[in-house]
Amino acid sequence: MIVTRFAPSPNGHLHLGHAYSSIVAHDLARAEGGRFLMRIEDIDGERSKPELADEFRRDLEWLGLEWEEVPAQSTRIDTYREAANRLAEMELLYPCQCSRAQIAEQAAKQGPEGPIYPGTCKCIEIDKDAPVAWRLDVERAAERIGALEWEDEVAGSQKADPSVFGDVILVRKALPASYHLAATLDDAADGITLVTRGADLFQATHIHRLLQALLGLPVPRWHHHPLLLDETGKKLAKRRGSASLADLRNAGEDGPLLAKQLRSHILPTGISFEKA
Ligand SMILES: Nc1ncnc2c1ncn2[C@@H]1O[C@H](COP(=O)(O)OP(=O)(O)OP(=O)(O)O)[C@@H](O)[C@H]1O
Ligand SMILES: N[C@@H](CCC(=O)O)C(=O)O
Ligand SMILES: [Zn+2]
Repeated sequence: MIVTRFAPSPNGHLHLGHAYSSIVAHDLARAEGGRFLMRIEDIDGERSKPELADEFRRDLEWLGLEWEEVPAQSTRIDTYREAANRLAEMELLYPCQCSRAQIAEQAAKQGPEGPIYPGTCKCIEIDKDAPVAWRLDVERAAERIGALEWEDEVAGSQKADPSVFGDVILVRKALPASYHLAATLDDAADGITLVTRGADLFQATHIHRLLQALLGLPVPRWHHHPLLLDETGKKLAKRRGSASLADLRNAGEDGPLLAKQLRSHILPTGISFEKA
């Protein structure tokens, strides 16, 4: 049975891009008589606002979606720790204390989300009194596992290229996991068979596929859908204050009608789909 999910972070209001994302995931599951889940990704306590989770539920309800909610990330901390410990025992993690500024200075290459960490800390003694992040030694991990592939319903078969982001952080300085580790573990625990999300997370899948192999997790399929852009051609984003679903809802707009339009790719003036 197909199981999909919508996994929003409660760090800002949902916008039309999220409406589209949740509808795509919902419909892909429903078309096959499958399950559609929502998982609140609130691992970043500092940036998360618990009251937004309730707002997200009202938004999805307003759109006319039905879902099953699985436990939020903040309740799964032990699983993340356990997996990080296993990777550490496999000698695949190393500590890093660099600041963003130091990384930008050291980096010679740019990745999809900014400078690629050049591995400076691999052989450095750490300062026991300062916070430490743990990075995956991607080259060593990939060597141990060998070639991997993954299947995207939209883009087709992909050869995994886990080095795209360099040695990614799996355990953050103040948090038990990074997005990559938490989301990969959660998708496995939730029995997700079709990871449905925006194309902004396409490259992340290379890492997730490697983590699945390292941790012996089941391998789902992926569906990366196109992003919605604003009038300036930038991705609609919570942090840029894109018009929120909550505002539309509170203004008495018709949720099911909006959902129907998004399904037919009819967008409000100024909003467009990113070209593949
Ligand atoms: N502009 C967009 N168009 C389509 N899907 C989007 C857009 N923005 C986010 N999504 C998707 O919504 C889902 C939940 O994302 P999440 O709440 O973590 O947002 P995010 O990407 O951090 O959002 P933002 O960039 O708006 O802060 C992800 O699958 C993401 O790809
Ligand atoms: N909450 C995740 C999205 C999770 C996913 O769909 O993999 C984010 O910050 O982008
Ligand atoms: Zn470092």
